[in-house]
Amino acid sequence: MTLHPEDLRVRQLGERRYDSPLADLLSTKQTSPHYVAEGDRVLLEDTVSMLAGHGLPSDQVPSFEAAGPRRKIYFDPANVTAGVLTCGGLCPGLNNVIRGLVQELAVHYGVKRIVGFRNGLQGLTAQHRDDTVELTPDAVRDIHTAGGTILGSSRGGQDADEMVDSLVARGIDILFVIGGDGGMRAATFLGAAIRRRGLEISVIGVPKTIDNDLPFTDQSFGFQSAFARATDFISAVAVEAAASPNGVGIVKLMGRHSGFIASYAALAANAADIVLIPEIPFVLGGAEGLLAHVERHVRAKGRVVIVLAEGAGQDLLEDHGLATDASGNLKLGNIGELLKDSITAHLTGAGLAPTIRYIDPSYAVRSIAANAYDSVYCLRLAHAAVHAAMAGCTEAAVARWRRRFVHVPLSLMTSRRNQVDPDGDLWLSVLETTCQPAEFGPARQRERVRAGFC
Ligand SMILES: Nc1ncnc2c1ncn2[C@@H]1O[C@H](COP(=O)(O)OP(=O)(O)O)[C@@H](O)[C@H]1O
Ligand SMILES: O=P(O)(O)OC[C@H]1O[C@](O)(COP(=O)(O)O)[C@@H](O)[C@@H]1O
Ligand SMILES: [Mg+2]
Repeated sequence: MTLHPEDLRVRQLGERRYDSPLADLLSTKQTSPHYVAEGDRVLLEDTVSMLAGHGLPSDQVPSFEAAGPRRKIYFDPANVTAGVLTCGGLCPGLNNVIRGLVQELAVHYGVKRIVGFRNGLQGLTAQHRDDTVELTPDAVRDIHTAGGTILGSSRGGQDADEMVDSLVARGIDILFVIGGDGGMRAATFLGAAIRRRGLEISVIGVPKTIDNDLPFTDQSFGFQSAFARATDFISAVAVEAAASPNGVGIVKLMGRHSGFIASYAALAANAADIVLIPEIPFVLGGAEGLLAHVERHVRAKGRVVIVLAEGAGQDLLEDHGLATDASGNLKLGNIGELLKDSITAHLTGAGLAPTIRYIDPSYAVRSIAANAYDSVYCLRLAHAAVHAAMAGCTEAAVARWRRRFVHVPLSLMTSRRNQVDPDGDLWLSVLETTCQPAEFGPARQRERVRAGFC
């Protein structure tokens, strides 16, 4: 995937004519290992060979606009009305982001009117646009200690023009969309509809998802909290499997198309013998298949622990890929149940009747409050989002990229899916830790499309 400078350029609503209330804080700021000055840029790539591969002068290689406060801003804070919504699946840290946005807008920029739209994009329909939550620093003071979102969320599509009508009707100048890939796509269409109508409304995305499937962000907020919680279930199942004859522990974790939660939780628990993720197809039967490996493992060690991303092995299920949810996301078949049944039948047939311990924590990994790391991350993303919006950036998301905070055009945020790279160092760590074979079944020619920036 080749990216050109225009792909990385963030749209600006207009000239920045107002002094920022934060200007004093910025007077001595310059780029350092710990700060990227206004106007400086953050490199897309970070190895010598990748940079050299462009054959371009260093100031022309692909780079992101740095996030952070600007000395001059586009919006007059006294006249700004901001809107906030959360959409898609729950994710630890949603309330932290809401709180961070409100505090930064109100306390530092002096914005007086902040409107919370309820239940995701549904809140922007004509029917629901007046049923809003008034967001003040007092109203959000304690919300970050709880999981979920005080604004509610939803799946399912709405008409972009109807949503723009709602923004106009409510006098919204800035809309913060806290969402996953679907939410970023919706924000992209919303931004485009606003542009077509010549309106000066900034749309800023704050990327969230426990699946970590969004590109151009080191990790999405909530992911760390979710995989930390998932780790507990792996540890539990490992204890159970170890204490049972021919113990088979299986944990099925969320991860529709990306196996990051399964991979990271397996590494954190350091107790898994096999990790199965959507990115790496596997076969059940045959000498190189999963079942034969499970049998060998149980014979050698007396037990086996399998961590499974819910989206793994979907091709093994009948009718896979046929149904979608209201947002157009694939509805998954239950690979956990298939594995449980196949392993039971196979081991019983091999004279190793197993004791199966199967846990599907499902929503339990995402409905929790953010951990300390994610809490900091959410707050800093919220600050970056407010600075971007007040400066007049639009159709952009804020993200952390190679440890720096940057602005990513929404179109880029939705241009691809972040997945575990079978040739990357994360998966190598999983293989080193589990000692499982690189593939179950005949080696296949993997698409190299996934190798890239994430
Ligand atoms: N291509 C799209 N165009 C417009 N809206 C979309 C699109 N994809 C998703 N959405 C909307 O974005 C919202 C969030 O999407 P969803 O996939 O449910 O969650 P997430 O944002 O967590 O990925 C939903 O209301 C959905 O209808
Ligand atoms: O919330 P639902 O509709 O049950 O969907 C569950 C899905 O949501 C997720 O938790 C997160 O998905 P999103 O990032 O798209 O919201 C997935 O891991 C899981 O497959
Ligand atoms: Mg999604």
